[in-house]
Amino acid sequence: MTVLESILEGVREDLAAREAQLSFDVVKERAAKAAPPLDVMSVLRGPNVGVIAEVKRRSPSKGALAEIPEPAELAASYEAGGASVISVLTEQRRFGGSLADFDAVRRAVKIPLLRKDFIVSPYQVHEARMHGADLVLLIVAALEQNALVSLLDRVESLGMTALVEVHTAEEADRALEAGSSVIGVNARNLHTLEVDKDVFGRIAPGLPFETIKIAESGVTGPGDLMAYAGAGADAVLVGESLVTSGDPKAAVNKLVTAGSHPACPRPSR
Ligand SMILES: O=C(O)c1ccccc1NCC(=O)[C@H](O)[C@H](O)COP(=O)(O)O
Repeated sequence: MTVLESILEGVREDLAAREAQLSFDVVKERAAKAAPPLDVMSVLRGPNVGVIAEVKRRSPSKGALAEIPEPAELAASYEAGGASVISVLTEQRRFGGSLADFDAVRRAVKIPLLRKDFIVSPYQVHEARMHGADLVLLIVAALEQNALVSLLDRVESLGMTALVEVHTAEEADRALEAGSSVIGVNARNLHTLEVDKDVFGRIAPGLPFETIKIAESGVTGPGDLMAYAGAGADAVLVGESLVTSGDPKAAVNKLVTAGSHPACPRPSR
């Protein structure tokens, strides 16, 4: 079993437990009553290379990263440092996240929030909306094409934006065929868990110029942001280096400053 398959097995078990507690009909009703989603596209189409800052406690590749007793405080630091979007990992077993973390962050910040999880069912999409998500991650490698298309439609029908994650050129083709307008290229190989920052530069130039391109994983500082920007990134998604920095506001701000520096290559849309 691959790492992804084992993560998905746990996700499906946890999902079944939540479905048994709260019916899909109730989740849909509550999602419909949530405050409307924020306009993520205009944030991501900004003039600078944006920073999506992640609340990440642990990971399959690195184990424990940071305790994060107060995710709301961490998120407020990210916002104060100039992050464009905050990503909250809600997967519990391998990443130590939760929807309670998501709620705490939602209450603490005004900028858009990404529900970062392994989405396999429409229930999770409505659940994300019910908790105030603006953006939802869909991982191509985790979904058959029909499921990808229907989950993407579901995300958009609720007014949210889908960040569609790919690892290969073939997956990028599937993301485009499904109609994705925001594509994240993840440098972390889901089989080996190794990070190859050159993957973004191999895939992003082949995407349509109007597609929003997010470089995910492996950003350790401004140099990595600049390199990803040079290969066409509109934004970078950063977890580990921020949660282990000791000063998340300053760490985000260094990246944001680099992303708005005159020497930083700009998105060409
Ligand atoms: O981080 C992992 O080990 C991991 C393993 C398997 C699937 C996904 C994984 N990470 C999710 C992410 O995409 C990252 O949290 C995100 O891109 C931030 O990466 P980093 O800045 O390198 O923490």
